[in-house]
Amino acid sequence: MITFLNACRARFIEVDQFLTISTLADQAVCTRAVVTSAKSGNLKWRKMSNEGGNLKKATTEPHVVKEEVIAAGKWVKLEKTTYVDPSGNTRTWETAKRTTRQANTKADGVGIFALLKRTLHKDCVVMVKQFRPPMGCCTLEFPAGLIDDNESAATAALRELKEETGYTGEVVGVTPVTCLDPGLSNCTTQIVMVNINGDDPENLNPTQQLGDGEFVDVILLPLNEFQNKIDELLQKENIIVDSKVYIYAMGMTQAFAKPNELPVLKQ
Ligand SMILES: Nc1nc(=O)[nH]c2c1ncn2[C@H]1C[C@H](O)[C@@H](COP(=O)(O)OP(=O)(O)O)O1
Repeated sequence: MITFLNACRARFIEVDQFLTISTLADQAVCTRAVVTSAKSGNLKWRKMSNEGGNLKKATTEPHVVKEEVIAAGKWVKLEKTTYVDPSGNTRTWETAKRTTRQANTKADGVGIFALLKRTLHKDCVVMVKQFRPPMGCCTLEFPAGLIDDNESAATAALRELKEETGYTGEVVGVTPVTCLDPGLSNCTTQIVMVNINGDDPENLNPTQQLGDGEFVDVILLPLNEFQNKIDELLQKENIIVDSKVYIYAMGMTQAFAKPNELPVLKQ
């Protein structure tokens, strides 16, 4: 097995759905094994480490030891995170964090999947386009924003939707806390699903309530052509689409077209 693994230069490979093996540089090192009980469908984890080529149970759960602030601004800070890896080695990581995280809220922010339903119109996903300074260009995103102190994800979503798009909606679902860019930052979001009754008088002339420095364009994209319409926009304009948005669009296409095949994308 180890000889076979030595031939594999991949850092992470899966063997027979039983073993997950990583190789480091030239030396194959079994870092952990995943044992699946096909009958029960239960997933059991066994931490393994190799010492002298033999698999042994690792003694350490990976964990953070220390977090030191290297630099801090009003909104963002940079920390040096000291942690112990699964094989027991102490390492460091450069971590970006928001300074605004509330102790009593589950996620930093919300993203809003808002579906506008109107008589005699196609159902449309409500999207926003805005200049994002870190990107140096405009992005196409779901409406989004930070969760205020003592605010639920659902309340934050309805507030942000109203502010950024002018629409009033009804929450139909909230996702678990999800991470956004875990190799860089601890930022988390919950996606909130919102239905908007576009025939309701309060939604006939939606008026944004933007704060100072906020400039947001609202873009309505028909749900049944979501990916195509995004692709058209990307071709026309110098914008970057949020990965959550694009993967959702690809999922929609795949679900409707060929559920068992990955979508082939034009470059
Ligand atoms: N990283 C940030 N740098 C800033 O200079 N200002 C920032 C950052 N993140 C948020 N903000 C400011 C901008 C707004 O005035 C408030 C609230 O932002 P919110 O609308 O909730 O979230 P976004 O839509 O993601 O900006 O915070």
